[in-house]
Amino acid sequence: MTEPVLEVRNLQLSFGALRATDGVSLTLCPGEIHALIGPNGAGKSTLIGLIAGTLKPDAGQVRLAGRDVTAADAAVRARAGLARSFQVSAVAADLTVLQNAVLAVQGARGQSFGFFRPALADAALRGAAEAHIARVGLSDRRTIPAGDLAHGERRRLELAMALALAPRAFVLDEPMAGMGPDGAREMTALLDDLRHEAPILLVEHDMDAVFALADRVSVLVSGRIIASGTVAEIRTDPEVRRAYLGEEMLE
Ligand SMILES: Nc1ncnc2c1ncn2[C@@H]1O[C@H](COP(=O)(O)OP(=O)(O)OP(=O)(O)O)[C@@H](O)[C@H]1O
Repeated sequence: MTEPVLEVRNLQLSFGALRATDGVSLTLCPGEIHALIGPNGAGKSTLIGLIAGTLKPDAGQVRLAGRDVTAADAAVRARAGLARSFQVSAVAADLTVLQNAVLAVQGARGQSFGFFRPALADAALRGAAEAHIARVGLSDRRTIPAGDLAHGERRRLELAMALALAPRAFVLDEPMAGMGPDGAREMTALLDDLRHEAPILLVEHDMDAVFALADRVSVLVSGRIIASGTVAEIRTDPEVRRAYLGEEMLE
């Protein structure tokens, strides 16, 4: 079997008496989209925080590219290639799309944010930034201040900035949230392309997107994964039907 890029083993975290993450294990393998679904309060955000390093587990392990990163903070995990969007956005509204992308490339290379003009003039930085912008379909918006972008365009800029990290794994928190049908279709197509850059752990409530994209789906309920399998397996799993998915979603 292919070596997982991201692996969590028996993660546990309690808030007081509440077991928000109750022995979760999962893997993310090269090229795949692994969707994590579950009702409100199931523990999806908590699990993402544990994976990204903003929360520390009571027990268990997080491994990235074969390395145990459980003790590493979020910045170290990001530098190791864990690209997390979209809850905390680093987009600067006053700067253009290209300037934001240049800063992301510069930051990923460990260079100072302080010298913006020379950075924009640096052909290598600018070339890399332009390539990331093109990858997400924003080339014709490169001179627009990020604050003037439509919601879906901003999400795509965030992905372009994540690409600057040369990510090993994407962890995406509800990329379809707030999108209309056209935006969701565009984002679905983009994620289907980006999986070849790095595999995607996708937390998403939009079942059309999940069923279109996911190679595997894991269902989280009350901090535990109650089922994990292909879309077809999950759609027909009686426990999943009972615990989460309405019958109408599965027809
Ligand atoms: N810092 C905290 N302190 C106490 N309880 C918390 C904390 N963070 C989350 N919880 C609780 O842990 C449980 C899991 O919450 P979490 O936000 O991870 O769920 P979720 O699946 O992301 O929900 P949603 O889909 O609504 O975002 C909930 O019962 C929540 O109230």
